[in-house]
Amino acid sequence: MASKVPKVKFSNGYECPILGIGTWKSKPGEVTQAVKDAIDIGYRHIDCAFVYGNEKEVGEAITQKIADGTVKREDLFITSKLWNTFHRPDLVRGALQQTLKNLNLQYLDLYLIHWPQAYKEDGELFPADESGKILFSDVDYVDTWKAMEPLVNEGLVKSLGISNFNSKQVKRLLEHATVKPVVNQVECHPYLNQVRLKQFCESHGILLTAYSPLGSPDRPWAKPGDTQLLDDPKLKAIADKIGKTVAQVLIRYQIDRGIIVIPKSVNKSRIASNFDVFDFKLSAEDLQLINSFDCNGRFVPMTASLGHKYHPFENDEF
Ligand SMILES: NC(=O)C1=CN([C@@H]2O[C@H](COP(=O)(O)OP(=O)(O)OC[C@H]3O[C@@H](n4cnc5c(N)ncnc54)[C@H](OP(=O)(O)O)[C@@H]3O)[C@@H](O)[C@H]2O)C=CC1
Ligand SMILES: CC(=O)C(C)=O
Repeated sequence: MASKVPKVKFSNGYECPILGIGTWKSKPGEVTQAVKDAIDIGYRHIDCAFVYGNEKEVGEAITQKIADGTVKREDLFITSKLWNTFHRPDLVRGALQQTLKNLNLQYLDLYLIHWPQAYKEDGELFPADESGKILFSDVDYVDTWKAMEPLVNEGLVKSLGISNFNSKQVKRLLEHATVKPVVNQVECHPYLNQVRLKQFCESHGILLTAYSPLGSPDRPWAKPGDTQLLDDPKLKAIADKIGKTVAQVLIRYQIDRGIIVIPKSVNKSRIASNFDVFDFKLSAEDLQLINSFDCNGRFVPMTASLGHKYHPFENDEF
């Protein structure tokens, strides 16, 4: 079934729907229905990750919507991510194979290194010492990438990408990569608009995907009283002026900048309203105004990895 979502083209020629659905924090008991609803509504791009612990249930939705004839596999764009405990080159293939098995797929459209920093490879997804401090591994993400490259030729993944890489890490990876990354998936919204990283990545043929585009209000470490992007009165004023919701403005903000965007929801009416963004565009003035809200405001700072030599947000400007 055709979908009205526009696609962007990667540097390797593959195309990707500019709007997808996120699945972090979508509970196993609710994500199957959410993904089926999303596909019925018209979503064709699903963002997954091994560490989200729900790939099997996402896979059930995909399998059911292919079986009932709503979509074919080739209509869908499925992303997943290599978790930090599988960076060691000899672990990469097995990690992908587990993800493919979970999702009940023969191939992924896009496989990302989830974070540049590796964790100790001992089976726990968040290996920690007695005091709760995460145990790091010093595997170099370039070596991880080199182990991912053959997966493309073998037809197990169509494209490779990265996530949470800063500009210096992108540059260093490009110096060694034979298969070029097509995407850098990073946190992106008006409080962290990533203007410089976007310009840098695009100059190297890499598109951005915006994660936490609504400010991730259900992030596990949110505290009462924390700033809520969705409640920002300046965004509300823009949304009211054009007769849209703040969430729709936040999603359109990315689409109008050519950034792929993956809002998460498990609620059918919100999944539908987040998709209802193709009958308007933000004006140049509104885009400029929203750009001015940037305050280096990060909702996903990955503090558990602070001190890791490859932590992307500690030492480099962008
Ligand atoms: N690569 C990486 O390291 C990361 C990747 N991601 C990816 O990006 C996706 C999106 O980011 P995420 O952090 O989940 O946060 P989002 O910014 O997408 O926000 C999700 C939250 O917003 C709520 N919501 C969704 N739609 C609306 C709406 N229209 N009005 C009001 N509230 C709404 C959801 O609730 P409800 O479900 O009840 O509707 C949920 O609480 C993730 O799910 C994941 O796939 C995210 C973080 C890191
Ligand atoms: C949500 C996610 O992908 C994280 C925190 O790595």
